[in-house]
Amino acid sequence: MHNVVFVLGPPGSGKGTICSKIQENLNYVHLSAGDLLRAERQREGSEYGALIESHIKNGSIVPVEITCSLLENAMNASGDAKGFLVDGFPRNEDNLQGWNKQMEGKAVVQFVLFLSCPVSICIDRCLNRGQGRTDDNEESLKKRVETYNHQTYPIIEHFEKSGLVREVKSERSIDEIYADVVNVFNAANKE
Ligand SMILES: Nc1ncnc2c1ncn2[C@@H]1O[C@H](COP(=O)(O)OP(=O)(O)O)[C@@H](O)[C@H]1O
Ligand SMILES: Nc1ccn([C@H]2C[C@H](O)[C@@H](COP(=O)(O)OP(=O)(O)O)O2)c(=O)n1
Ligand SMILES: [Mg+2]
Repeated sequence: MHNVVFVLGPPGSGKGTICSKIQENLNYVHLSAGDLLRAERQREGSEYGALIESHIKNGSIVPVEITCSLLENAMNASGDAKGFLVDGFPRNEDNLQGWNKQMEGKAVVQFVLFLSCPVSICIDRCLNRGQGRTDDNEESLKKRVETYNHQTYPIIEHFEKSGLVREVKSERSIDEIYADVVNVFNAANKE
């Protein structure tokens, strides 16, 4: 059974940055849904390259069958760890339903780490990210934020109802955020 922590928050809230630090220090394996989709987009012979690129540019969400299979394959290919940081998933109702269907009996969700951050700051961070992403421009970001507000935030509220959400404010220095994040993980692993 895979132990999973979902990591959610607006684009640019620092999900990838904080997950790298957790992976370095706490024996969790970081799996970014966005990174897996970008790798699949580049993979020679992939039948999904064009579809993935069109969703990424439009800030819409790739069908869950693709994303969830990439996540499951990555989990199965990984060695032993305390758990997996599933970064940027589930981002909409389709993601959530597909995960529940595909991963039932194979994974348990430990909690949801929610990095909350004002959208204006998130947008600035993305525009300055410097990774050459095709979606870090004003036009795509507008759509990504819309998708976050209308599709992803309701998923966070859904988990909130089950008491699974651990919110950490990410409009702060990385060290301050990470200190709170470590406390969240320590508390969860004591339960
Ligand atoms: N706490 C922070 N303060 C300032 N900049 C940050 C902070 N966390 C991340 N960043 C920067 O903001 C950008 C987006 O961070 P990233 O981790 O890629 O976010 P996400 O995965 O949520 O989109 C990156 O350039 C990163 O270096
Ligand atoms: N579960 C997911 C995650 C990402 N995607 C697509 C659509 C998203 O706008 C892009 C980029 O996601 P990514 O998590 O890398 O973006 P941020 O780290 O939040 O800036 O990938 C998806 O379709 N489904
Ligand atoms: Mg990211």
